[in-house]
Amino acid sequence: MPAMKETIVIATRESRLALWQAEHVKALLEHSLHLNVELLGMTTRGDQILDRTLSKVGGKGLFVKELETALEEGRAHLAVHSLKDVPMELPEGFALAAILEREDPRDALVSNRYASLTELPQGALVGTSSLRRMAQLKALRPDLRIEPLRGNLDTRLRKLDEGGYDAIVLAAAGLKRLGLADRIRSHFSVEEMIPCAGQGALGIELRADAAELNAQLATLIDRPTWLATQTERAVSRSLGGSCSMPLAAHARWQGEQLLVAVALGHAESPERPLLKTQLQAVVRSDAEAVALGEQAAQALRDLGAADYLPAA
Ligand SMILES: NCc1[nH]cc(CCC(=O)O)c1CC(=O)O
Repeated sequence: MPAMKETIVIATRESRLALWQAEHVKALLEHSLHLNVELLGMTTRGDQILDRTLSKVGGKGLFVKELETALEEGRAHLAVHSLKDVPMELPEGFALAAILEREDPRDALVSNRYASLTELPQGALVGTSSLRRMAQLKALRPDLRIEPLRGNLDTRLRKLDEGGYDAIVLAAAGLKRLGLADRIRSHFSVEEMIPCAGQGALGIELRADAAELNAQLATLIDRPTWLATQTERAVSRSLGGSCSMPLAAHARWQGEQLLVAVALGHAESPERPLLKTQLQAVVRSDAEAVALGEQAAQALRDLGAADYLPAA
């Protein structure tokens, strides 16, 4: 008789997107690694606080902390996250075991009236709570009025449909995962609206001491996505790494070179010009990926980033 296989428990938030992502990883672990997998749904502080801009209430870490507590207490073995919601420095004792192949990293315009950014009339009202999207929208179209928009994807779409906004901006990946791609009226190119670090990628977190599971999950790593997101996350980490910053960092492959595009807006003074630049280098290792990210952060500092960053 074969020994009873241990069941691997995945802790997940209970939004439709989080559940889709957890189910996706569950299926992958069942099919590729032949594991038994169950989901443990949890409500996080980030899900409860819907009335304030996230950056004002402690940042994206709010979405992952409760899941990490479940890992710590042994109630779950893995947590699945949108990589962009994972803080740049994981707390002591946790690790990212795998990063999966990236979905579409772009931002998307959703509107019931207008097909693209250029079609939006003068002074149109656009909904987003992301400081990164606000800063880049303001740079593209200084006339737009930008209003906060929070909540999970369905809530944001409902607020648009109720007539609260002329258009909203969301990550294409989330819409596609939920079968809502038909709501996308146009995609921003990654040059005009640089995505945030990790956008479109899924990360699987575990306890750093779970060596066997870590080794199994390592086989699922998508190497091109892993290296690109190492670069992106190094930019963010190097500049202080919090989501209270309007920081964009996106790396994409051009042959064996990674091209990293970065932008930084001023959180308090949106009229200050967006700092924006790009760099590229051959990247073959984690160390080279991180070095490229740090160079991109330095390039932003050379453009005056210190003035834009919150005082230490
Ligand atoms: N901040 C919330 C969040 N976290 C991940 C996604 C979308 C999926 C992804 O980028 O992987 C979204 C929604 C959005 O930004 O529109």
